[in-house]
Amino acid sequence: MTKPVNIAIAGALGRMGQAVARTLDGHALARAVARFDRPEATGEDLVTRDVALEAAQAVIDFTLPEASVLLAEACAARGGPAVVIGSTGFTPDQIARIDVAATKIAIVRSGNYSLGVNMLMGLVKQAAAALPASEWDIEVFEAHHKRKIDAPSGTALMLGQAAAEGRGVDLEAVSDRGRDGVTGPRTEGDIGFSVVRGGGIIGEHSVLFAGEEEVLTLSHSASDRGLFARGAVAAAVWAVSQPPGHYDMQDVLGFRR
Ligand SMILES: NC(=O)C1=CN([C@@H]2O[C@H](COP(=O)(O)OP(=O)(O)OC[C@H]3O[C@@H](n4cnc5c(N)ncnc54)[C@H](OP(=O)(O)O)[C@@H]3O)[C@@H](O)[C@H]2O)C=CC1
Ligand SMILES: O=C(O)C1=N[C@H](C(=O)O)C[C@H](O)C1
Repeated sequence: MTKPVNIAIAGALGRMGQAVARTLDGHALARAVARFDRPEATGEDLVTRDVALEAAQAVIDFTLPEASVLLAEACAARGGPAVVIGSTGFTPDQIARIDVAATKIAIVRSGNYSLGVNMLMGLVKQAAAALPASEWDIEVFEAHHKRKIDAPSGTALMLGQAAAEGRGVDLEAVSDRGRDGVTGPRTEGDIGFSVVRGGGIIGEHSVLFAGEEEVLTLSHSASDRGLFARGAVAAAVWAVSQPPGHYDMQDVLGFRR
């Protein structure tokens, strides 16, 4: 019988940290060996970050962008454990720092660990490649709970990136992320983003391809955070046997082959 992979949970007191702990409870391939949160936080079973990293083969992190970068750098400096990052809202500079850390250890980072969203990315790319920008306008819509602090969501940006790749354009150059007041007509080729925040919505994402006489909508709806936690645990089990590199869930699922 294979030994379970030892996992540390960063941000253990958070919504996702708790979902990861529930997923690991009785898991066949992995087990939680340490939990930590902010240094000043208190909570049953919490240890310091260094004690957690010592005990673990992989650390699953759903915290905040800067905390995730510092964790990745700390793991790289000590040569492990592997890191699975679920936090969203990174700046390009922060992603560049993760790239550097990933030259020393395996790091998986994804804005969404669900199978469905990772499938959706391929479908969006395919549709964007097939439907010409002169006739089809792409709009990404997302809705989340009122406590979410970043927008657009990491998933919405991943879907926008998939659409941009399908069209062979740079997302940064065609993104339209804020419409208010007299905006003028839509610019051909733009990829628009719109955001809703309210209540306890777990995560809704749609990509609209709007033509003059028809609209194609590709969408995903999450109804439980356990979905993301299961994907992150699968990523951690996968990561412990990978060489250093900055991976994402497409790599874990074998969708990039
Ligand atoms: N990739 C995916 O599939 C998913 C990604 N997410 C993303 O994960 C992140 C967390 O989401 P969620 O769990 O809802 O948020 P929460 O705010 O509920 O949890 C984050 C936890 O991390 C803690 N934390 C903050 N800084 C540190 C630190 N330096 N060291 C250790 N712990 C720290 C927070 O403490 P405090 O409250 O004191 O700040 C909090 O307990 C968000 O960026 C979200 O977008 C969420 C769901 C799925
Ligand atoms: O903050 C959340 O809750 C979620 N964040 C991720 C994102 O930003 O896309 C994934 C999921 O939709 C839930």
